[in-house]
Amino acid sequence: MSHDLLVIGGGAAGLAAVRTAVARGARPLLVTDGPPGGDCTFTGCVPSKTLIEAAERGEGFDSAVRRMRDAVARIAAGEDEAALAAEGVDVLRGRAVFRSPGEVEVEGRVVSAERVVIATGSEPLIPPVPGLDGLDHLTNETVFDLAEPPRSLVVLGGGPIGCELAQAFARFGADVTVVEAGERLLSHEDPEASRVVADRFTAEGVAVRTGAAVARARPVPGGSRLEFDTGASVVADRVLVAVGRSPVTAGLGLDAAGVATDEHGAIRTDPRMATTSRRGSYAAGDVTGRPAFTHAADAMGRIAAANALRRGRGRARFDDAEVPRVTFTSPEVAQVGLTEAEAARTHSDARVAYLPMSEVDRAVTAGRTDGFVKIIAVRRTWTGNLGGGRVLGATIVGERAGELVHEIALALRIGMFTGRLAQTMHAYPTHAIAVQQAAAQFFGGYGGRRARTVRAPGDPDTGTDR
Ligand SMILES: Cc1cc2nc3c(=O)[nH]c(=O)nc-3n(C[C@H](O)[C@H](O)[C@H](O)COP(=O)(O)OP(=O)(O)OC[C@H]3O[C@@H](n4cnc5c(N)ncnc54)[C@H](O)[C@@H]3O)c2cc1C
Ligand SMILES: NC(=O)c1ccc[n+]([C@@H]2O[C@H](COP(=O)([O-])OP(=O)(O)OC[C@H]3O[C@@H](n4cnc5c(N)ncnc54)[C@H](O)[C@@H]3O)[C@@H](O)[C@H]2O)c1
Repeated sequence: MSHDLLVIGGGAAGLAAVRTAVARGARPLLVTDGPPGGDCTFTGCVPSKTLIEAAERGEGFDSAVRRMRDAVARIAAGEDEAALAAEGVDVLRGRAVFRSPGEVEVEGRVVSAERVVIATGSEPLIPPVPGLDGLDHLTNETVFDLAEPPRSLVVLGGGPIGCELAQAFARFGADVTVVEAGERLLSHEDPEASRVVADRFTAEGVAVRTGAAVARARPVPGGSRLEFDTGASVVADRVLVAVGRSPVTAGLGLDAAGVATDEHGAIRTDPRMATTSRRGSYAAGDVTGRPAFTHAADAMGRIAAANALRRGRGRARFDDAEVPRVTFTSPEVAQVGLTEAEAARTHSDARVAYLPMSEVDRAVTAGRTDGFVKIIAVRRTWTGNLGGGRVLGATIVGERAGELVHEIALALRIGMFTGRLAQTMHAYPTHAIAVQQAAAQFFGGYGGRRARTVRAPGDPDTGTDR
């Protein structure tokens, strides 16, 4: 049977691409060498969020693992080959290798493809630390297979994967140390967000070593030792490597396909998700080096398929700036649009409203007051700060921050003024009312706080917000 669209990779991006094709009346073929669902379902979001939630509730590891396997199985069943066949998607299991721009070989069988979406995802990056290869280290591909929590665990990397799993394993009783090369945990986030998470880690007994360069790794009886360039070292039963991701492009035959990659091996794409090198070839998801999140992969997959199937030039575009992100530590760290530091660089007259969770009644009643809301807004060219200024972004740290941030995502998308947020009645006492209270600071103040001009880290505090 001939197909209108060939999609390589059955993760979030590939699934979104084939489903979009079907919705448009096209016949897609999905080629994937792993089970449909990819990283998110089997070795990423689903198992990690199930473990995190179980650990937060104080469940034991055995019961958490049972719950995790059940969650993975239930979600996988909605996207497996049988489910996809029922939706009108043909699936071919096997590894795809391009032979020429219009030809892909899958386990000896050649498939012709005028229009292709490459969605081969990413894999864990293993840093070039001498001796690390000789350790039986864990990554996201193996950590969810553990039958019991290690007694002690060193997590290499204090990004989202490292922070989420460090806290979960500590709550399951492991003695956890996070080793981060940079100056702070969650280095992409607002520095105060990093401080709040580091303080909570310390309070929960998770050791945090920042600015730590591992010079060497060695096996020791019963575990592993990481030696720092300072001469200090840390020993643990297991080491979890979580220092970032590499796009999966090696062995795919991209040269034969005429598709170009950047210096990190990611496929170069324009905002329409077209590869910048080969007409008819699109890419989506982690393999593009764009924001590595399931919702972003899903959006990219939909856009790539829609544009690939259009006659002429497709118009749908992906905007990296609109991608919200949530790190599911407790407290959660949520971000959309610009951080204060980014706004200080690009819009020096922008203002920021800051509200600590200790002034939000629901956080007080819940007894969890660490965190804050920051909303950033900028004046309009002609109307200035009338209406409170246009929303540029927000950082929210706290319980349920990952839910609250979507109100700001919507505000950003439609170019909303902060006045609309402040005027929208929010039910009391919710966590979400924090957004309304913070937005009110753009109008002469609220609860004694006023929005102030944004500052880059290190800028003097002008003290205008109190
Ligand atoms: C521990 C962890 C937790 C995470 N938590 C979150 C979270 O909470 N929220 C969030 O939004 N994101 C999270 N992410 C990120 C998210 O999982 C990824 O961004 C997302 O899964 C990327 O989807 P993808 O389709 O691009 O790639 P993948 O899911 O990696 O899918 C790629 C697919 O391509 C197939 N493939 C590769 N090469 C070939 C080939 N040559 N031929 C055929 N098939 C091939 C593979 O088998 C795979 O199935 C997490 C990631 C990790 C590791
Ligand atoms: N909740 C979520 O949405 C979620 C959760 C997990 C992962 N993800 C996605 O997966 C991506 C990858 O996550 P990640 O945490 O692996 O990567 P990351 O790149 O976000 O963070 C890796 C951290 O490791 C540090 N590092 C690098 N080399 C090091 C070394 N040799 N020693 C010590 N530290 C070192 C970096 O400074 C950085 O802080 C994320 O950026 C995100 O897009 C999302």
